[in-house]
Amino acid sequence: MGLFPRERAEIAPGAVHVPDWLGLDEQRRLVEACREWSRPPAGLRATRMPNGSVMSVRSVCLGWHWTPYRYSRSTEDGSPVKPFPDWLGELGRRAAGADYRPDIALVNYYDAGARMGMHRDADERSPEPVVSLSLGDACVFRFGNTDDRGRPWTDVELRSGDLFVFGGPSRLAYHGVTRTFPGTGPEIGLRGGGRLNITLRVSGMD
Ligand SMILES: O=C(O)CCC(=O)C(=O)O
Ligand SMILES: [Fe+2]
Repeated sequence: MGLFPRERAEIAPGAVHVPDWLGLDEQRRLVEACREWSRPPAGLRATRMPNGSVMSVRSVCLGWHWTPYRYSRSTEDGSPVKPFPDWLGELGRRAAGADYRPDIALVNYYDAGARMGMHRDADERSPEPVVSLSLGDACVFRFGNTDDRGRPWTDVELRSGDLFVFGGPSRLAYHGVTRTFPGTGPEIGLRGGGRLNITLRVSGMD
């Protein structure tokens, strides 16, 4: 933490940034879990977009596997998606309230050059919020509007341990990661550096 404490802020209606929400030990536990989830089968891989390009972020899914633009129970190579663990649901309830029942986790790994373009999380069939946890290097998280990829937007610096929840009128807002700040993460076992982001979501499917 720096000289000036960072404060909880409502970035848009229904979108809240909570700095330093996770303690260092919790961050380490999550990094270790991400390492396990990253292993094949159904491990970390780069997602290929319909236009043939490959995302710079590498990701692994729990519960439901996301490929643009739908969810399924198996990965591109036919491996069953890893289960969504109960303890992660508990963490989600701590973030978003006692009734929250996430059944999807998307884990994204950003190396120094990775970015994520402006998009909406619109493939879930539930209006329940998205819970986002950040680990490792800080980044610029661009939180936009629900109409299009352009302005207005707010750039928020997300650091290791920060929570960001977007729901309600902001559930379908465009957002993205314009850059990371290599080498800024704390000692939480993220070997080789980089940034991890975990989003929890409710699929609305069974
Ligand atoms: O990395 C982040 O902070 C955002 C990730 C994201 O928007 C997503 O996984 O859909
Ligand atoms: Fe997203």
